[in-house]
Amino acid sequence: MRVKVCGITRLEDALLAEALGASAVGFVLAPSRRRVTPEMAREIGLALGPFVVRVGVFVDEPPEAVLHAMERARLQVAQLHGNEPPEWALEIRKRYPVIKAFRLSGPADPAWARYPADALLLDGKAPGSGQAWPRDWAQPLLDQGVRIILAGGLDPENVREALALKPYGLDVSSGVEEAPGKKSEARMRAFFASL
Ligand SMILES: O=C(O)c1ccccc1NCC(=O)[C@H](O)[C@H](O)COP(=O)(O)O
Repeated sequence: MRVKVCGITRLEDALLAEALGASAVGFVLAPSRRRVTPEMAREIGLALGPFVVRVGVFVDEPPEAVLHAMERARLQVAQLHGNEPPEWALEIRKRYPVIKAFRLSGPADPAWARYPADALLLDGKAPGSGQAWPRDWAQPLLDQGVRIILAGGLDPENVREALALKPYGLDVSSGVEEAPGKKSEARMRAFFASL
């Protein structure tokens, strides 16, 4: 299963994610307890091998700002985690693949499948808070064959329930942390062992 470990702020956590088989690591470049500068993301990303995708997480930043930060940080995929209009995603997609995140407060809207993105990430209402949601809320999008990344409250104890839905990928942050922005080696190992 493809897994993105998000909210990386420390080199050792990125290297552990890579060693455990993560497909991607995420850097939050938006107001957050896990916020990093483009320079920090760049330095950590440069230490990783070529098979780990570096994702930048943005909230309501206009395309020019996203593109500028992506270049400074040498990131490879942009994750849009706010209320970005489709036109912004189209602009960013001229240069980088886009993951569009939607925050669920009920079942997913089937119309989201038309958003111009390379994959859709379904999250809880408060990103990075460990808030889970009923996984069957993803069904209206899973039924359409769209690439769906499940996020929100995943942890070593509940990850198998998410896996059963056969998503394109999983995204985990606080469920493998000892404190915001600091991953727990034990919980990271337990998470990947549960896949
Ligand atoms: O993680 C944050 O602090 C954050 C802040 C603002 C926008 C997005 C953020 N995180 C994005 C992610 O992809 C998280 O991994 C996702 O929300 C899941 O988090 P969690 O429920 O803690 O696993």
